[in-house]
This record gives sequence, C-alpha cells and structure tokens, in this order.
Amino acid sequence: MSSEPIIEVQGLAKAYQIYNSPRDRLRQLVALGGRKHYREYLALNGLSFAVTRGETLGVIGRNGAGKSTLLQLICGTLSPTAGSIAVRGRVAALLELGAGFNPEFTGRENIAVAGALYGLSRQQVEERMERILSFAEIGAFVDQPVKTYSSGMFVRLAFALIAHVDADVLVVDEALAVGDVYFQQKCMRFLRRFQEGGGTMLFVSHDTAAVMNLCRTALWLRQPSAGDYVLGPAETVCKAYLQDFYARQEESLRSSSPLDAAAAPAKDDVIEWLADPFAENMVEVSPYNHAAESFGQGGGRFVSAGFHDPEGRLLTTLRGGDQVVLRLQARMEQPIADPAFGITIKDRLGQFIFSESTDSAFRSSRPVFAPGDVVTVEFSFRMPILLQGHYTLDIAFAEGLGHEHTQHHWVHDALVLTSLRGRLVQGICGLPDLAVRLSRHPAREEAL
Ligand SMILES: Nc1ncnc2c1ncn2[C@@H]1O[C@H](COP(=O)(O)OP(=O)(O)OP(=O)(O)O)[C@@H](O)[C@H]1O
Repeated sequence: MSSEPIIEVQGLAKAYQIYNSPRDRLRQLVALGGRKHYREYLALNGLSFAVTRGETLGVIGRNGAGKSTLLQLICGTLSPTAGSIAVRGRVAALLELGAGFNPEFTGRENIAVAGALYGLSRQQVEERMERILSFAEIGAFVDQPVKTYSSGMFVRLAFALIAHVDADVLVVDEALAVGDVYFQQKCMRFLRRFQEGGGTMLFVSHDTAAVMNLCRTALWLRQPSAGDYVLGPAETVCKAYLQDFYARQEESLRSSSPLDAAAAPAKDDVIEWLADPFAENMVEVSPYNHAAESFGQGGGRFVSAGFHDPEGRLLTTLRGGDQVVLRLQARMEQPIADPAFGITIKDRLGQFIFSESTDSAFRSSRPVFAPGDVVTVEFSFRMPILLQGHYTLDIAFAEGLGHEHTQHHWVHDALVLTSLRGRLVQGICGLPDLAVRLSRHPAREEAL
C-alpha cells in the first residue's frame, strides 16, 4: 500500500438554494439585478481530507448530514460551490445502480455503452462481456431491452459492470441493501476482494458496526454546515458518534418524560428473569440452494444441506438457543483421503459469525472415501442468538490436513437464515440460556 493520496479534498463547500415556494423559483429564473429569491443552505462547509491508495474511509453522520452530497461531489455528479476535489484514478459508484442505463437498449448494449463511459476500450468491453453477463446471472434476458427486467436483474447487471471496470476508487452507499440476500453476499465478496487487491473505497453507512468492520479510518460529518468534522481511526470516530447519538437520545427522553428516580418503588429484593417466550429468537431456514455459487476441484460435491432437530426432523424454522443438527451430504467423484468438511455462518456484511470444521475430529480416525460414496456429516450444536436480519451458511468440502488442503466444493450461501425477531439489539450474536438475577440489600431501617 502506498501513501500517495488518491482522493484529496480541500476546503470543500456545497450550498443548496432553498426556495420558500415554487413561485420564488420562477421569480429567480427571471430575476434581474442579482436579486435573490432563495436562501442558501450550506450542506458542507470547509471540508478537507485525503484518502491514500488502498485505504477504505467510512463516512458517517445523521440523516441529512451531507453524506450523499459528499459522494456525489466525489463522483462528479454534483459540482462544489467552493474548494477542490482531486481523484487520481477511475471512480465507480455503487450508488444508484443502473441509473445511466437506457431502458430501450438490451443488457448487452447497455454494458457496451456504459463500459465505454467507464473508460474501457471496445476490445476490453468485448473481452469482458461474457464474464459480465454471467456474473449478472440474467440468462437469456441479456438480449432483451432492460425495461423488461425485474428490479433484481437490473441491479445485478449494473453491479456486474461495476465489478469489471477496474475501478481505482469505489464509492459505496447503503445501496448494498438492494437485491436479494444472495446478491448482497456477492456484493460483499466483491468489496472484500477489491480491498484485498489494494482498491480504495469510500463507504457510507448509518451502521457503525459495518464501518468498524470494513474501514480503518472514518470521517464523521458532525455539523458540516459549521465546518465541524471528526476524522480518525474508525473505532475512535464510531465510538464518539455513538456517544453523541445516545447523549441526544437521552436529552430528548428527559425533555419528553421526566422520571422521578427517587419515587420509583423497589418492590422485590430479588428479581429473577429467564429469557421469556416473547423474547425468543425465531429464525427461518431456506431450503438448500442447489444453484448457489460455488467453486472447487469437484472431487466430491454437496447434494444437500439442512438443519434438523435432535430427532432428525428437517427444520424450516428454529429458535436461537435450540439444540440443532446441521446435516451435510456429499457424493464422492474420486478417491478422497483426509476429507474435511467446514461450515461458516456469515452476517449481511459477509462477516464470519462462526466457523467450524471436522479437521480436529477426523485427525485421528483419518477416513477414506471411494468414488460413488454418499457421505453424511452432522454438526450438532446449540444455535446462537442472532440479531434480526439475513444470515447465510457457506459449506465446504476439502481434502488434506490443516492449511495443506485442496478445496473440492465450497458453496457460498447454501442456506439462508432469516432471523425474524429476538431480544438482541446489538453485538454479533447473543448468549443462549441467558438468565439474569438481581439482589437488593435494603438499607437498615432507623430505630423508631
Ligand atoms: N437538491 C437539494 N436542494 C436543497 N437542499 C438539499 C438538496 N439535496 C440535499 N439537500 C439538503 O442538504 C443536506 C444534506 O443532504 P444529504 O442528502 O447529502 O444528506 P445525507 O447525510 O446523505 O442524508 P441521509 O442520511 O438522510 O441520506 C440536507 O439537509 C438536505 O435536505
């Protein structure tokens, strides 16, 4: 990673014109003598920062703090009122995916036109066309006008293009929330590969956990109109942002419902609480996705995967904290010595929540499989409590011990777990069998 700044922002300001009525807007159009029929609102004021090549900068701020304005200025879709922006390289934006597509053109034609706008030569577009189209997974629709596409197909095509334009800088908004869970995971895999390959990224999110996970540094647009920004290590900036967020929340709570702490009655000396049924974490489980993206040498291939209860019944719904059995089945295509199975549950950011493998379990027994064998492996465990949202399960079948192994079949997002509700509001996962106990030792009563 070099320390050369790839993005340099100096004294940036952006003023919007605010009209009190449509009539004022018309008046302004015909105004003479420099009379103003609008107020100016400074969305950004005197912002300076630099991003070095290979760095990912997180941008956080409350609603209306100016995050989209900043991204659009960097992409060149807005021009600054003052200050300068220098970007040394090709910028691609995961903002309004597909905004530039012509609805009358086919997928193939749109890729050719948009690819050229991103600076690809005709030959490069031709060479990459099939890869882009297969990445987009839109099948025979590639030769249909994009106006006939579903919203998912449209977004996939636009994303496939972005993933193949060799961008130096990626500008990413919470656009990642678009598309289905498979598409989101594909996005995250691409972003992580882009980072590992030395790409530079600007990542805007309301989610501080996402920023801390993906970014080394962060910029908080605290009060941009007053030129108030915080720039520093992602963790420090996110902590300060959260502290401010809670301080504001407390303030608004205090002003809306004054609480007289002294008058609060303490009825019981001991309170015991066991996670109640209404706080149960319900998780839906999808069927095994036979068409899921995968890679590997193919010496053995998965044929099924599913969660079961301890009695062996296939589950379509389970609860965080339940004892479950994750059963995987694979058919062998060639002789296999030292097989290994692995599982990983990932959150929406593609972050590994937990991973397990048979590596230690098989180390002493060292099983051997023959071609045609159908092998079943079962992982039994207590399901962790999950936050609300989508999770996916990757499964892998490999050959070899420890780090020395050949991957035969790694299936991305083989199952989707949808956590519908639960008591958990933050963290990565929660504790099964949580119990809470409070004891109070009353103050000694004064002798009468
Ligand atoms: N075209 C516009 N005309 C007038 N004001 C605008 C315009 N676009 C944005 N603003 C104002 O500028 C400020 C910054 O808006 P911006 O959309 O950049 O914030 P944001 O941080 O992206 O917000 P959010 O998190 O809600 O998407 C807001 O107060 C917004 O109302």
